[in-house]
Amino acid sequence: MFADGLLAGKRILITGGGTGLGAAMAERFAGLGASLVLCGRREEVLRETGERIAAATGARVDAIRCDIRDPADVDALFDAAWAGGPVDSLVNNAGAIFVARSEHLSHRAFDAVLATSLHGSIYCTLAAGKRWIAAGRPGSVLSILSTAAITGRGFTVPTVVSKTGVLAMTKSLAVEWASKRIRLVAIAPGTIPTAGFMAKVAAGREGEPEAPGDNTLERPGRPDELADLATYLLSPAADYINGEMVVLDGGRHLRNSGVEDLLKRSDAEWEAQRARR
Ligand SMILES: CCC/C=C/C(=O)SCCNC(=O)CCNC(=O)[C@H](O)C(C)(C)COP(=O)([O-])OP(=O)([O-])OC[C@H]1O[C@@H](n2cnc3c(N)ncnc32)[C@H](O)[C@@H]1OP(=O)([O-])[O-]
Ligand SMILES: NC(=O)C1=CN([C@@H]2O[C@H](COP(=O)(O)OP(=O)(O)OC[C@H]3O[C@@H](n4cnc5c(N)ncnc54)[C@H](OP(=O)(O)O)[C@@H]3O)[C@@H](O)[C@H]2O)C=CC1
Repeated sequence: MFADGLLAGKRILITGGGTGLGAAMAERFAGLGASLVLCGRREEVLRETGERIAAATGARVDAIRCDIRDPADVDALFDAAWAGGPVDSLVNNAGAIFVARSEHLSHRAFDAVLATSLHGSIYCTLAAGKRWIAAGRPGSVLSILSTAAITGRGFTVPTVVSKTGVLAMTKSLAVEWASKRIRLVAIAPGTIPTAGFMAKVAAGREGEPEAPGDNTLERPGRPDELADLATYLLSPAADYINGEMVVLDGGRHLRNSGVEDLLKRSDAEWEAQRARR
């Protein structure tokens, strides 16, 4: 689909790059010639993914453990990443979610999600932007958000607040940093049944993660489809796209926000889910 070597010479840092959508983007970028920095909290997972992609593509893949909730950890990540050559693009992919009734959330539950999905994405974006501006280099930031940033979504409020906040950051910095040649874009996926999605979002829910009729195309999305869009948005072909969030959901958000089954749940069903945690 893309020209060989489209991303040759580019160095791309992907948060949460060891699993799911992050790993799918990593594989695609490396196959098109990019060198990678993958980060996450689990060193073993990162190493395995990094080695697999390096063996398959011949790309340089640096796997660096980092908890993006910790600004000192983020600074150390970016220092280590830059030591291997300047980073050209950041992908804010790491995120956190759980499905729960909001009136049952403690402040610590809210903080657990915001710390990763909102604060962590901001720390990484600032760490990249400061370095690009100091070096007079261009850069691009791609954030993996959600259609919930458009529709809102009950029962996952901390995640939705985070995604909406990162969308606001994307639009705002797209304007503020345009003169520095830094571009910010986002993708809003619908349902893509990764292992993380199945464990955190689909667990305990009836039926398929995306049932026929949930979206206009009657199937869930695939990680490779997200990787294709991410490649386009980070490539020179998308140089004129700035501050935009592109939806990849088979038209689902035009039909529903994805919580119709949860609205029908009984107290007993919610209690059963809480007990399973
Ligand atoms: C919207 C778009 C679609 C998006 C899809 C995806 O993102 S797919 C990708 C999905 N991938 C991922 O999400 C991967 C990353 N996810 C993670 O690392 C974790 O799931 C986490 C950080 C979100 C929670 O970590 P953890 O469970 O280790 O949490 P902790 O032990 O640190 O506790 C902190 C506080 O949270 C509370 N609490 C926890 N669960 C629940 C609950 N179900 N109910 C209520 N509360 C809950 C817990 O009780 C505690 O409060 P307390 O009792 O002290 O007052
Ligand atoms: N799959 C889907 O349908 C949808 C996904 N998304 C978004 O796509 C992104 C990827 O999700 P997906 O691939 O499905 O699920 P995963 O659970 O596989 O992805 C989450 C990744 O983030 C990493 N991560 C979590 N917390 C931290 C942290 N504090 N510091 C560093 N890394 C962290 C995890 O690694 P580790 O645990 O080792 O730290 C993991 O690699 C998320 O932002 C998600 O919200 C949005 C809409 C739909």
